[in-house]
Amino acid sequence: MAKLLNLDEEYFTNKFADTSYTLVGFNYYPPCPKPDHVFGLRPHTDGSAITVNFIDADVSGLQFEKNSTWYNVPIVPTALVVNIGDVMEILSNGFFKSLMHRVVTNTEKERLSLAMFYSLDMEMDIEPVPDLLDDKRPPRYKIKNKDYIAKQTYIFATGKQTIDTLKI
Ligand SMILES: O=C(O)CCC(=O)C(=O)O
Ligand SMILES: [Fe+2]
Repeated sequence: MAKLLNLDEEYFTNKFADTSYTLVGFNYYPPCPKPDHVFGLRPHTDGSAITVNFIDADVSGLQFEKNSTWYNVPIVPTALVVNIGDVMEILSNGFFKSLMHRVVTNTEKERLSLAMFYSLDMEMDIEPVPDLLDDKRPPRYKIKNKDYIAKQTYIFATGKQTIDTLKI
């Protein structure tokens, strides 16, 4: 990803090196009699730089959005699903887009997933990489990581997208 932005190959691995913040979430989705009315997880983007998902081997449910259409993420045994989150969108000043995704429920079967959210040190500012900015490409977002995480929890509950509230 750093190479795609013409940055040093190690740029992100160095930035996330010693003090990065990683959150692990286990998701359990019980069977639901009304999948047309109830999401397992409503549409959202992740508050991470990248998320690594280990999805259920038997029950699908994860979907992502592209051009206003929802697509199923296929189950590929033992494969990890990696998606971009808001922090990478901010660092790249919008070059990479965080992925809108959701989980739908199943009438018959329960489903499990494990998500690892990789992000920056809590005390760091989340702001675009300076080398990516110039007069034509001004910074589009800025916030301290711990303020972002606090904000995200609150905003998720309101149904809005956190990244939309950070735009300069
Ligand atoms: O259950 C899944 O497959 C995805 C979970 C997810 O999107 C999340 O925990 O943010
Ligand atoms: Fe997610």
